[in-house]
Amino acid sequence: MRLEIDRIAFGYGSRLVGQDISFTLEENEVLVLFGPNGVGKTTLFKSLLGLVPLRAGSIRLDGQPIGSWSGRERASRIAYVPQAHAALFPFTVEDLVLMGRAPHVGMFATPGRRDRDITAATLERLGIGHLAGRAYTEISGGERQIALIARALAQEPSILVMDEPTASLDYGHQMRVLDRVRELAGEGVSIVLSTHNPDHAFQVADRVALVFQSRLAALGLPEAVLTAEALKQLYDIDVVIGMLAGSNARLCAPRNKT
Ligand SMILES: Nc1ncnc2c1ncn2[C@@H]1O[C@H](COP(=O)(O)OP(=O)(O)OP(=O)(O)O)[C@@H](O)[C@H]1O
Repeated sequence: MRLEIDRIAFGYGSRLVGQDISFTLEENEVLVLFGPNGVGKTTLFKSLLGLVPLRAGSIRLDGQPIGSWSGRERASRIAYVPQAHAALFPFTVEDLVLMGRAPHVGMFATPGRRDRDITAATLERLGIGHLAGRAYTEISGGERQIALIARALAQEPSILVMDEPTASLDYGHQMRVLDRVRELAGEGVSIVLSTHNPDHAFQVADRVALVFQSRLAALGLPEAVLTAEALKQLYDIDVVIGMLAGSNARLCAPRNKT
């Protein structure tokens, strides 16, 4: 499924956070948003999801204006992984993930065997099967983040929007989530995610969009966009970017001061 973003602007109150932003999220693609704290990545995601109104421009889902899709149709196609948040209700992790099945369950029906099987398989695949019976209010921040990712995956979306999905995860879970992102793209899901880690962008991105000063400053292949010059401009830090010997992994490291 394609998501076409055409010259959108968005913000809060009198403040414009993003403007003149255009890109198309293609089928099977992983697009990574990269940019400094507070630049507007979360707000851009919320505007894609209709949670923050557009000030200008348009969004089309498979060629149709997104507003012409019903809420239920949209929910069955687009899943959102927000940044981990404080838990309010003591649902079990299993019930939280089962909620991801809601768009696929009839209005007055209860989740069936298939919904429970998908939930269990998703928890296992992300390595948190052991948390199924635990209360969401009583697990760690990183565990909550993986549970939110599991909820979105159980939704079986065509488009997956992930706000810093690896931010609070340990190294093992970071790699498991990034691997799953690549697998999902291979299965036909279109994914847009944000990260502050250039290595993660190199690992999963088909393309990288640099968000800077309210606009898309660059959009293209990771190696063309995430350069030492670009990171110097964004953060005023000196880095070196190179290939790890004997692999095709591109990595970023701080340049030693001499
Ligand atoms: N609900 C809100 N009301 C008013 N301003 C907001 C609101 N949420 C965020 N902002 C402001 O909008 C700007 C963009 O915030 P946003 O959370 O989109 O940035 P971000 O790029 O996702 O940041 P980070 O990388 O730190 O998560 C910031 O200046 C922020 O202070």
